[in-house]
Amino acid sequence: MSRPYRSVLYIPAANQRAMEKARTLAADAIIFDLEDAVAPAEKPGARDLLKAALAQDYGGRARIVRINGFDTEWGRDDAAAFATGADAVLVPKVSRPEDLDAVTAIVPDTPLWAMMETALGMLNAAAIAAHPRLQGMVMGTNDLAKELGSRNRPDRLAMQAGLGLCLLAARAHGRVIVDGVFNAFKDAEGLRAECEQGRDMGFDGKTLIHPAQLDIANAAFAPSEAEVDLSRRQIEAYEAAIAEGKAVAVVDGRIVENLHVETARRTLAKAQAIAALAG
Ligand SMILES: CC(C)(COP(=O)(O)OP(=O)(O)OC[C@H]1O[C@@H](n2cnc3c(N)ncnc32)[C@H](O)[C@@H]1OP(=O)(O)O)[C@@H](O)C(=O)NCCC(=O)NCCSC(=O)C[C@H](O)C(=O)O
Ligand SMILES: [Mg+2]
Repeated sequence: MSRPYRSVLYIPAANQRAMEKARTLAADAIIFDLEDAVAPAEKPGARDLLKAALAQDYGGRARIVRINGFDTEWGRDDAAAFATGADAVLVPKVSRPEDLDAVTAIVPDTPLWAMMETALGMLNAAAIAAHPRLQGMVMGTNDLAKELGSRNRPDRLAMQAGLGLCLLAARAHGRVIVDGVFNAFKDAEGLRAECEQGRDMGFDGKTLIHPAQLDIANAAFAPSEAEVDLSRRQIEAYEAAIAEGKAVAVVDGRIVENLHVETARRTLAKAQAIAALAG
């Protein structure tokens, strides 16, 4: 991963004040939303506001534009308006790779991201992840729950199959993947628990809906000091073992082999990327 995506904040593109505010918020990435967070009457105006916002400096934050679907009256115009000027275009409700082909025809150069939020999208996750223009995937757990008719539980039982399929697909094809939103934006403990669940599953970060959620996601998806320290010690111990002609080291009572060293190096690289973003 060349840049961190611990916290990916949605901002309605009709909300000029929030877009301005985001230039100083501690988000690794921003999704400027033209889709569900913008009322139909506001869609054309939101496009203009977003154009002006993207001319501003967002520092190191990745700027992702979520367009409307091509089955709506706004989708194609959104794609044409943001074919350049953003770091990525996020396509809603991607159910098959052909949904991305349609956008590619209008957005030939900017990387694409896919909202993974339909039942068919879950079943086609591998083919979607393999699309050559795809850079990242975003779980849309609200729409998925709506399609499944499932109930929300703290352990996200109903989401597990879809989350797992999309993670497998993203990792198999080297794509970024971020978890869905936690709707109860005043419930810090609930958010922390869900961030930790997503992190432990392997997600790169979490999509968020309110600035109050940023610190929790940033902390949950960053390597802790203990993890950084352990990674350094694992690398040192493994290099010492190799120098002695051994292939296995032991650190804190656990074996360290070449694969663990790869993970340790990735942890250090992630910590460095986060530090670079902050500095
Ligand atoms: C949820 C909200 C409607 C709450 O808004 P509000 O009541 O105005 O919040 P606050 O008064 O607490 O706001 C405090 C200040 O923070 C700014 N703010 C609020 N939200 C954001 C934001 N997202 N980004 C940047 N800044 C934000 C306010 O402007 C206040 O600033 P100030 O005036 O200076 O004090 C609101 O948070 C909101 O609209 N959130 C985003 C909702 C959204 O984007 N929804 C769509 C994405 S989720 C989705 O679609 C999921 C997916 O597709 C799926 O299927 O799961
Ligand atoms: Mg959705």
